[in-house]
Amino acid sequence: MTKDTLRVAIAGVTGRMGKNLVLSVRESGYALVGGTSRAESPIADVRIASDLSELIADVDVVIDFTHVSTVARHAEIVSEARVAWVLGTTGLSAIDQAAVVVASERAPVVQAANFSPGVTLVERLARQMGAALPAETYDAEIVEMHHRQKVDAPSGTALSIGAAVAAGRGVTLDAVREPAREGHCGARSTGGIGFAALRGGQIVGEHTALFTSAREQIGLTHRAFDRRVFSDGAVMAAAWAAKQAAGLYSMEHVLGLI
Ligand SMILES: NC(=O)C1=CN([C@@H]2O[C@H](COP(=O)(O)OP(=O)(O)OC[C@H]3O[C@@H](n4cnc5c(N)ncnc54)[C@H](OP(=O)(O)O)[C@@H]3O)[C@@H](O)[C@H]2O)C=CC1
Ligand SMILES: O=C(O)C1=N[C@H](C(=O)O)C[C@H](O)C1
Repeated sequence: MTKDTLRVAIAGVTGRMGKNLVLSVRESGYALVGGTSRAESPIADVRIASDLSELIADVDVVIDFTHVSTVARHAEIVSEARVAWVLGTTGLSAIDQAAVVVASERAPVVQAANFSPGVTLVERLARQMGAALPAETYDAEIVEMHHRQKVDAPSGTALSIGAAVAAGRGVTLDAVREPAREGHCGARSTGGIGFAALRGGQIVGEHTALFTSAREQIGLTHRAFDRRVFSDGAVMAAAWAAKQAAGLYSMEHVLGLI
């Protein structure tokens, strides 16, 4: 696939990520065929479609940063057309996630809660720290901070980091996730993994995994300063995905880490 031939659609092109994706796709030299929006909000020189099905015949890859309500429909469209799908939307239900898995049987799908190379590395380190720091001694908590408009909590990245810590400890996150704390909620469990979500202003995205014992604390922090770190990562994933067979892939595959 050469730069001239990779044809890209952006689902959610009017959003915070969508606008950054337009810049990343254009800077990379790939062809931006169009994007989806519920409104007719014009973006300079971008063809707007109200449904992804209107663009799918003309593209090699869909980059999708929208809203959970679109996931099942987009899964059907990319699967039917066997077109590569780079999915960054977070807050998916188990049913949405099952639709993604079904789509990946017919189309290459790269799914990541965070397309920055730095967070991909943080997830690997979190897995190693989970394995190295005994759950009986080190309480794991993930703290995340985002802009005031974010609609899902904890962030997809926080959940991925939590899942990585759990994997390092040989358990699933579902088995050890601490319930949200409010009121007279009781003491934390030993081995539990807790989450705290802060919202305010225009924070792009900050995540810290904290491992705290009675004697010390170790923190692993990532701060995103600019959404281009996500959109450039997603465009890299798009170029990679368009060359793959059907399957469900992560940013670790794209970066050649697995
Ligand atoms: N994986 C990653 O690296 C990252 C993931 N994200 C995730 O990407 C998603 C989008 O984030 P962001 O760009 O900040 O969000 P915005 O709210 O700024 O944009 C959402 C986009 O989705 C479209 N959309 C379609 N259907 C809906 C709907 N029912 N409700 C709301 N919007 C809809 C909107 O278009 P319109 O209103 O014109 O129809 C808009 O273009 C989120 O899930 C976020 O968590 C964000 C950053 C990085
Ligand atoms: O909504 C956002 O902004 C972000 N969402 C992703 C998430 O939920 O982890 C990634 C990033 O932190 C920004």
